[in-house]
Amino acid sequence: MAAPAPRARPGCPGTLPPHGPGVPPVCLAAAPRPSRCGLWASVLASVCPSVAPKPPLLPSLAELRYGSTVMRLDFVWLRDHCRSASCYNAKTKQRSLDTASVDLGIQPQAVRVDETTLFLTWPDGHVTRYGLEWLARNSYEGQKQQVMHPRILWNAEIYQQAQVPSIDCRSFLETDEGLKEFLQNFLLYGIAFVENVTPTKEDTEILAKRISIIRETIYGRMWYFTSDFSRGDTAYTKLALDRHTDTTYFQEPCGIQVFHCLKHEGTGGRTLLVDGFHAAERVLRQAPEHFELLAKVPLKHEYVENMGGCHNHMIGVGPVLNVYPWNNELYLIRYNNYDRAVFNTVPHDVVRRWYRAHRALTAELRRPDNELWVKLKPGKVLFVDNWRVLHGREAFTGYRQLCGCYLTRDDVLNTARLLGLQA
Ligand SMILES: C[N+](C)(C)CCCC[C@H](N)C(=O)O
Ligand SMILES: O=C(O)CCC(=O)C(=O)O
Ligand SMILES: [Fe+2]
Repeated sequence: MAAPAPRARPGCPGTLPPHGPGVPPVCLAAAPRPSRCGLWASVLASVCPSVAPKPPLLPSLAELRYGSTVMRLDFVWLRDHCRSASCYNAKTKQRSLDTASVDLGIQPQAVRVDETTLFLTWPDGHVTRYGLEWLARNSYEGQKQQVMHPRILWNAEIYQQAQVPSIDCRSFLETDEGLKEFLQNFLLYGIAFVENVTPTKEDTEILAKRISIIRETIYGRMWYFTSDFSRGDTAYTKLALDRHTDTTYFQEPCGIQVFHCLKHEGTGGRTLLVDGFHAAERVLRQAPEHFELLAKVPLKHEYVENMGGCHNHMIGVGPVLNVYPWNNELYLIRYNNYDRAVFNTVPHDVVRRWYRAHRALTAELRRPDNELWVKLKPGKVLFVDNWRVLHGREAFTGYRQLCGCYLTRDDVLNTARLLGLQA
């Protein structure tokens, strides 16, 4: 996944003199025109010789350096990203240009660059100006250097040392500052607490609605459970549950899980939390081939329930580790050994390698120093990023009542962005 090394292009036609500090030339690069393999022709050439590109005919991109970023900007991409009033609505950030009407062989008639801006004049006379800073941030090369979601990966010690405060319920409900602080903690660590909440299902629902839309599932909207075996799942028992993420058997696992323990008269029942991304990053550092396999091999998870009036059959497909391909950044871990279905998505020679990789990840997830144990108490509500942090529980005795819900992830992130956070 390494970036093509920026190469100097001596004598490149159309090269302009350097502009300002750190803004050397733009040039029309003599790269192959789109072929059957499109933009990937030159990449594919090394693996599929039958589609090796013909020698370059006409330049199809501009090469631009801004600061330390060398960008290769395809002309169709540049035309498509014209931010002029006739092509783009800056208010709604919606495109008005019809991309399908852009000639795929388009080239600018004139190119000019000053210290801050690139100007292109297209064959029909339309002029597009691009802020160089905007290009550096929005180009592929720029994106590769950024993370989408800033996070602090943790083990038990890192989390405890950080002394992340719980947010008071009133401040969470009544002030933007309280809500923002809560969301910032949640985005950075994948878990966050609200305290001094009235221990009822109704009050828990009010908290949930403050940051998102409740995701109704087969378990209901607000769920509420004791160890009464009312459903097919082991959650409805007193047994210990090993670390896992929930709803792995949905095509899109639930984004956030809210837990509120309303009552517990008995022993045990502590909650286990493990940062799945921290564990996965350690696998990446120790054995990148394991990480890659876990990110590539799709798996099925399944939930079959036939109990009382509940009849459900859910299947979700996806790899254990989900990463953005351009920067390898993790965004979702799907890990539930209880609900993992028959493994039949890869041939036998990959199967053993996958088990080794899965074992390496499991070993990391099970390291005692990665385990954060908390006892949920009435009044303290826990929000867990179910795309990142695994949860489990210790076996317990006595009467224990838990309520909570799932939240739609897009809407949590929406709230965070509206408060000015990067999410
Ligand atoms: C939270 N609530 C009790 C409603 C559901 C529990 C679902 C548990 C299931 N094994 C899973 O991991 O998805
Ligand atoms: O009982 C608990 O503390 C958690 C059970 C569980 O994993 C769940 O409800 O998703
Ligand atoms: Fe769970």
